[in-house]
Amino acid sequence: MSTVLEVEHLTKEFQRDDVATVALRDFSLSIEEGTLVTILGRSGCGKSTMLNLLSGLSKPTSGRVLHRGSPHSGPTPDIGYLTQTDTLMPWRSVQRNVEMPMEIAGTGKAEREAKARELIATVGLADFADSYPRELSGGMRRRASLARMLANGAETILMDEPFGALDAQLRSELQRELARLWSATGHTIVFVTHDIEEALLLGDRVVVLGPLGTVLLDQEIDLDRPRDPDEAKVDPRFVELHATLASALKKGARP
Ligand SMILES: Nc1ncnc2c1ncn2[C@@H]1O[C@H](COP(=O)(O)OP(=O)(O)OP(=O)(O)O)[C@@H](O)[C@H]1O
Repeated sequence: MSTVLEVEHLTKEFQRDDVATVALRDFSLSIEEGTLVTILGRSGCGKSTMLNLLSGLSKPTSGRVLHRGSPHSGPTPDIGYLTQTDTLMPWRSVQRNVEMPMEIAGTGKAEREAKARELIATVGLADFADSYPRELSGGMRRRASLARMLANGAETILMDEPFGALDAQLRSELQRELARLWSATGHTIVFVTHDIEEALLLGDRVVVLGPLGTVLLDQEIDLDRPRDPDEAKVDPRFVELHATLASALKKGARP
């Protein structure tokens, strides 16, 4: 298995009015091709900072990120990034928003219209393809953003708590859909969450982060797929892994 992203001794410091805030300190991680890695950590431990660095959007204070063996020189279309903030174009319908990455890539009209329709149906928005972002609920906008990110065709995908604001039912549907897409495409996914159950239902590896991005635990998840939330929760191995992750998170919270 080859390494897609190699993070070497990353430190990120933010400077504001002569005050320096360290968000990540000496953080290292390897992401192997085709894996679905969930990064689990409490609020403020540096997860978004880490994804910004992995995407190439932000530059480290020290250390480096290698993407397929070469140092990152900035954002690349090979890496899709679903950030926490909504970046849909308000003047474009859902259909035209999802077509946008394909337009930029020069994909023909008929092909991009069909592909966008398919992706919109995948995220359950088929009836809202002609709606504008302002006409959608927050959860629907998240789903449209997800479809647009998938339209990019990137083989490496970074996701920052993408389902956090959704109701439990929808969240569970999209988790299942994402796991299915991942199995079908062999993409590499780095998925950030603060929810232990979500980390376990999705990941084949969970990396638990503590303050300043300290790796508290790097755990392989040997649960069968597909993982149905109701069945998984009564599986003794799921319960055991849940306790292991919860204990690692708690350890990280101690001063
Ligand atoms: N632009 C910035 N300027 C100053 N400090 C920042 C900046 N971005 C992040 N930080 C600080 O860095 C630390 C890590 O923030 P980050 O957003 O990466 O955490 P997180 O784990 O993603 O949190 P959450 O789960 O709440 O999104 C926090 O202390 C935050 O206040």
